[in-house]
Amino acid sequence: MESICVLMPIPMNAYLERQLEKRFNLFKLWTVPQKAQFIKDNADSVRAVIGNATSGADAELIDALPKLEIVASFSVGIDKVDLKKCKEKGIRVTNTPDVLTDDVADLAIGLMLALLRRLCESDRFVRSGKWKLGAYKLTTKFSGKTVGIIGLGRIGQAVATRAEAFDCPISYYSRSQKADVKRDSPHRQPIIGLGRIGQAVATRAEAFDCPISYYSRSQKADVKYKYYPTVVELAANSDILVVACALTEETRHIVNREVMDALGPKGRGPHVDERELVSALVEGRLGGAGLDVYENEPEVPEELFGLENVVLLPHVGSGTNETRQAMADLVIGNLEAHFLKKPLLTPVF
Ligand SMILES: O=CC(=O)O
Repeated sequence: MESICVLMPIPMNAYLERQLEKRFNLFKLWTVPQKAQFIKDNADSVRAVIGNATSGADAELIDALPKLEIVASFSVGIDKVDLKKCKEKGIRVTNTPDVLTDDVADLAIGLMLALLRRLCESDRFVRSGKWKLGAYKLTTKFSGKTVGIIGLGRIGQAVATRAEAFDCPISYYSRSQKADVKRDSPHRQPIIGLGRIGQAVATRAEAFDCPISYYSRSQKADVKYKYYPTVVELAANSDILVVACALTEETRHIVNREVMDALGPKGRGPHVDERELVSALVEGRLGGAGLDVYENEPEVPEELFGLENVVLLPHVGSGTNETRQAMADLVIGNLEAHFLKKPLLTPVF
């Protein structure tokens, strides 16, 4: 396969690059000074493009590469790939679902805790020496808060399982109601020989799939999540709103002004419509926001920088060594399968 030309437009991951270079003729576009000319010169040889959450394959790139057979995205989101054009031209598309679900759900819980318990602000409080002048202010409890999830797919369900361990009632919105949604985590068992706090910690750790050493008999009955047929109703009945759906034309700005107002000043959650989010936060109509994804990355609205009720992460939901390696292996596996004419491992189509 060494002769097969694969185009990577931007740097993504060193391990992925090494593995691609071992198997294919990898073109690292960012290292080339004359990019447009390079694409022109190699238009008849590039057969695969590697995408990610930042860079995909738009109509212009697809049209410029007549021999393109597959776009393999190093991400679960494929909103940067012109899917319609790929379909028209018979170009295969793959992504990296499942392997990143745990990390993204872990981070969603991390954002909720960081926001409500003001972890980042508390850290700044200690570092700045302000603690010496007095105790830090009280924050907001997370356990037991109502969590509303937009999109109960793999990631949404993983967030739900974790939030359940914090005794948060879960509700969700999706295009259609799911039949019998049940928690699918391992049986939750009471802890023997640990005190109340130890039990609470163990329950939470269990929801992150961490093995717990002490447990016994009784088993929690399956729990059904409450379904709301609109995002506004979900928001109106939630303390925290989690956006866990794919970005599509249908879901762009799904969290709009009406939804933010329904969530209200006690509500905290990630967003989609950034301009509305900034106004809602600045005007105090929304209690806070924990963000990992932005409309125009890496640009982040600067009005957010001065707000303490906001936690800002640089799109790192799947950003652990373990998961990025698993994602890279999946990209390679998909490319190999395609060029060996075997079934794709994780096809979008
Ligand atoms: O945003 C990250 C991804 O789509 O994997």
